[in-house]
Amino acid sequence: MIMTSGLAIVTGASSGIGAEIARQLSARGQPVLAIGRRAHRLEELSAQAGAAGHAPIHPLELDVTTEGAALRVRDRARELGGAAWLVNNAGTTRLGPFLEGDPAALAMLVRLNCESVVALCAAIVPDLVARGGGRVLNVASLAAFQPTPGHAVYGATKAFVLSLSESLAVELEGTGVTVTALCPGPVTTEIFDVGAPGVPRRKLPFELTAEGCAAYAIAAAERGNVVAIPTALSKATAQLSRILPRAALRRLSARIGLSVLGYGARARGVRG
Ligand SMILES: NC(=O)C1=CN([C@@H]2O[C@H](COP(=O)(O)OP(=O)(O)OC[C@H]3O[C@@H](n4cnc5c(N)ncnc54)[C@H](OP(=O)(O)O)[C@@H]3O)[C@@H](O)[C@H]2O)C=CC1
Ligand SMILES: CC(=O)[C@H](N)C(=O)O
Repeated sequence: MIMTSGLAIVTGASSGIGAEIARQLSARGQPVLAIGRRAHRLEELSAQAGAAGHAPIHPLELDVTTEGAALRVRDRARELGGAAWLVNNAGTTRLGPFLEGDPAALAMLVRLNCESVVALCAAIVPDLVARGGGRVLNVASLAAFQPTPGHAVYGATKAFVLSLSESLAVELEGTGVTVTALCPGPVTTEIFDVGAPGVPRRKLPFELTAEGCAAYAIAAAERGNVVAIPTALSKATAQLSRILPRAALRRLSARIGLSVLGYGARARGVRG
């Protein structure tokens, strides 16, 4: 029997998609361990859940890139009765040509978007297997399907998350634990301000809301879908990586990738 109710660990729950996943899981009766560095945001989320009579949201102020972070999460989850869901959502981006990037910031991007996901899966998945089932929801991106000149490290980290998730999904078959890689296109959140401060960007008509993205993600994880791509437009975009020759794909991505995210031509900073 697959047990999918019970505590949900959600990283990056202080804003955007993670905050919405935490809210929606709590609203449907699942307690949440909500993780992020901005404690006040997590406290607000927790207070809102309490006021609404939803399942508790337990804040945990934590930088998931720090040494021992995954074990702290595991220990806190065990104190709260044990995890049934692990949502690896914390992540960010860095816009700009690779050679103009701060090497330390780019290394930190890998640490956050990739290494913390590995550490948390390694720490938590054994507990899910031991309890006979659970859900792992790793937030990748549509950026996982092609090279992303102009935000090269970001795309590479998301390709990593997609690959890791698909491999884990196969390795965990028969354990009751499913693994889902969520691959959204643009979603209206703070990520664009954080990852590209000062770079002008226009909001796009086809952007998903964090609410819509979270609802889609929860349903996909519940069904045990391994690769979950919201919206028909995003599914079609992901298909391009299968049909186009690699050379054409990377050229197309260099030419229009950042415009598709709402940035102007000047933001590309790469030759198309
Ligand atoms: N928005 C979009 O268009 C898309 C986003 N994604 C992915 O969705 C995920 C969520 O992003 P989104 O909601 O958009 O962006 P936000 O910037 O709104 O949220 C990012 C979250 O990650 C948390 N976070 C960042 N660094 C750390 C850290 N070191 N330790 C713990 N938590 C951290 C932030 O919390 P705090 O600062 O408090 O630590 C915040 O809660 C990311 O993995 C992103 O790559 C994928 C496709 C599209
Ligand atoms: C911020 C994102 O992940 C966006 N979906 C992208 O494709 O780069």
